[in-house]
This record gives sequence, structure tokens and C-alpha cells, in this order.
Amino acid sequence: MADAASRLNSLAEQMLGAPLPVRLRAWDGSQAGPPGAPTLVVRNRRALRRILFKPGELGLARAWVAGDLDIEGDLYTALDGMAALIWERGEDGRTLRQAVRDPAVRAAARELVKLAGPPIPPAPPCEEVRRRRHLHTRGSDKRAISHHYDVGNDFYELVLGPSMVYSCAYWEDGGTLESAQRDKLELVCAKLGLKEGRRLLDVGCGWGSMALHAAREYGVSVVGVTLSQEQAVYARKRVADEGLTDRVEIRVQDYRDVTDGPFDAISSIGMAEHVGAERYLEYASRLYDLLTPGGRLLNHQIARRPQRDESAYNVDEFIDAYVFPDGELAPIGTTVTQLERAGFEVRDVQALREHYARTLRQWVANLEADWDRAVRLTSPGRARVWRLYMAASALAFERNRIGVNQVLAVRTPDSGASGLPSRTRTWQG
Ligand SMILES: C[S@@+](CC[C@H](N)C(=O)[O-])C[C@H]1O[C@@H](n2cnc3c(N)ncnc32)[C@H](O)[C@@H]1O
Repeated sequence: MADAASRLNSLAEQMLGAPLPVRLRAWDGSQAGPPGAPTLVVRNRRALRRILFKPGELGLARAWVAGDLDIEGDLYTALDGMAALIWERGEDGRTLRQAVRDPAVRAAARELVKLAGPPIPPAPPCEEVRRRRHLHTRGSDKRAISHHYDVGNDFYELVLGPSMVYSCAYWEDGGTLESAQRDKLELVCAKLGLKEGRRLLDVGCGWGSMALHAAREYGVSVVGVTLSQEQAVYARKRVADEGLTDRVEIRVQDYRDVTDGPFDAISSIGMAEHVGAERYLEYASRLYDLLTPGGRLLNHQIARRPQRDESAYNVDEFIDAYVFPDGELAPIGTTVTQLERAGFEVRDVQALREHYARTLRQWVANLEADWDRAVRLTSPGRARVWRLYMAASALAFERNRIGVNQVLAVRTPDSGASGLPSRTRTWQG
């Protein structure tokens, strides 16, 4: 009789309607599949049950997080090959969900599960968030943010490096992650036309990098708001260390509770993904109201592609359960429309998709280079979640499934004088 890996390989081929692009290693050490390809390791019966009976994204993610399923070799090649097979129809025209309902497939799957031995103890709990719908109240947003950001500043230092910027960098030719993050902050400051003595609000200030850069390099006064206590403590220390306490104030505050406008400029970098479709107009309107006439907003945000049938859009189950419990992506056209509806004049949209892919690959490399410490600083499950989500996101940017854009918008006064230069080479008004 064929060994476990060969049986699993032919069953997977039957389910997917195409050969597996990865090698397989089963719980008993047997191997099958293309030599030299990355190896999908199926460690036990629990992983097998998830693959065979509930092959959706969440089932696979649970097996991955618990360590029952692993990938050895190049993670990107493996994910890229498998994603295409899992989400697209096989050569026989069936989806994976249709294939697993096939009685012949189910019978073969049951045989294989018996072969994998008796049940093993349940996997350790792995910090999965369940909720019914995106509420985006102040309380639910704070809990969601805490789930993602309050996992230890040391862990984020290891992944993000000394810049502590958690958004897409701007890569000129060559350059390091550090210099690319600095160039991104510089690009934002230039677009906002910052000048000494002006007032900047940085919503979603993270660990304070933008606030520090703007205050240090442009002499502006900055208010930075975040929902994460750990981020605020860290950012305040950086501000004090640089002697900038007279110019930078970091608050643990929801952007909806900022009332001490007006500001000359607002930056929102990697924050609007947390706002949610239902609240987006409210978000845009609040920022509009906080700006002085002629004030500028730079909104830097991940976008998804629009669907032919928007009602069929599903949030990404894995990201939703493990990574960003309340994140919601919108197409760029929707964002621009909502900003316009709030009263803004949208002046410029810059797509930075490839820049985010490169940034994410660098974060994954940082994580992999110091893996054991990353596991110690968080937990094996969380380190595995971060590695998978960042690698899968890099691929999604590379394959143009998602994008990221900087939108420059102005609260143009009734006179129509936007204050922007007619040529945008310098961005200064
Ligand atoms: C991906 S991080 C980006 C941090 C920073 N802008 C950067 O580029 O490094 C998102 C930030 O948005 C903040 N955030 C999310 N929802 C918020 C809200 N409702 N009010 C204030 N900050 C919020 C989070 O606390 C976090 O600091």
C-alpha cells in the first residue's frame, strides 16, 4: 500500500483538480511531491482533518497557528502556489468546497484520517478573536487595537527595526528599511507643506515616528493620538529623549475625541484601515472640521480592488480572526469619494503598492532572522501568525490584489485658493 504522503498527495490532487505545487511530508515522515519544492508538513491527524474536511482559509490558519501545519523552504513560493490552487477552480472546473463534498473524496479522506492515528490533545488556545460584525464603537475599536498593538514593543522593534514605523516605506533605488522609512516620512511632510510654527495632528501616531520627524525636521508643533497605551508610553519616551516635549504631545485618545483644532495639517498613516466602511464619512468629516481653511490632509491607506459584485465581498477570515480584528479595506475610489463628500478637494493620489511589498518582505526577513527571540517575546502562535500574515500580504501587494495610496486632500476655502503649488515637484504652497 502507498505511504501516507503519497496517499495524501493523490487525494489533494483529486480535491484541487491539479497537482500540488509543494512537496508533502506526513506525520510518519513519508514524503511525496515535486523534489526541491517547498515542503508542506502535515504533523498530525488534527491538521489532516482541517485540510480534508474544512479546507477554508480559517481552518488552514488554525492548523498553522497551532503548529500542526508548517512550511519548510521558501514561504512565498509555497503560499503563492497554494493560494492559486485553493481559491481558484481546478482544471476540472470544481471549487475546493465542491470537491470536499464529493462522496468518493470524503471516503478516501476518512480512510486517511484513520491512518493518521487516534486524536491528539487539543491545540493550545491561540488568541483568535470572534465577533459578529464590525461595530467600530470607541470600546470595540480600543479592544481591537489592543489585540494588535499591545503585544510588546520589543517584538515590534525586532520586526520594524529602529525606525519603528508600521506602514509602507518609500524605497528609492537601493537604501535600507531605515532610509526608506525616513524618505516616506519626508514625503508626507513635503506633501503637507509643513513649516515652522504650524500645527500638525498625526492620527494613529503609532510609536511616534512621524510626530518626531515633523517636529525635529520642520519645527512644527504636533499632537499625536493612538489608542494603544504601550505605543504612547514608548512614543513619549522617544519625545523626551530627543528633548522635544515642548513641541510634541502624545495622547491615548480616539481621533473622534480630538476637539482642540484647528490644525494646519493632518497626517493619517496606516490608520484609516481601522475606521470601517460605516464610519468612514464620519472619519473624513471630523478630520475636515479639525483643519483650518487651506489645511491639508495626507491619508495613507491600504486599498482593496473593487469587486464586480460588491455585495459578494468577504472580509479575509484569517486576517479578521488573528491579525486586525476590526480592519476593513475599501477601494481607492470609495475613499476618494468619501473624502470629497466630507468637503475635501482631493489633489493627488500616489500609488505605492510595490513599496509595501518590499517593506513587508523586509519585516518578514527581520522576523525570520531573530525567530527564537520573537517567539520568546510573544508566543509561538503569535509569531507564526505575524510571519504568515506579512508574507501573504507581501504577495497580495505583488499580485495587485491590494494596493496602498497616499491621498492628498485640502480643506479648500470658498475663495478656491487651495494654497497648493501649480507644479507639485516641491509640494510647498
Ligand atoms: C498601523 S499603525 C500605524 C502607526 C503609524 N502611523 C506608523 O505609520 O508607524 C495604526 C495606528 O492607528 C491607531 N488607531 C487606530 N484606530 C484609532 C482611533 N480610532 N483613534 C486613534 N488612533 C487609532 C493605532 O493605535 C495605531 O497607532
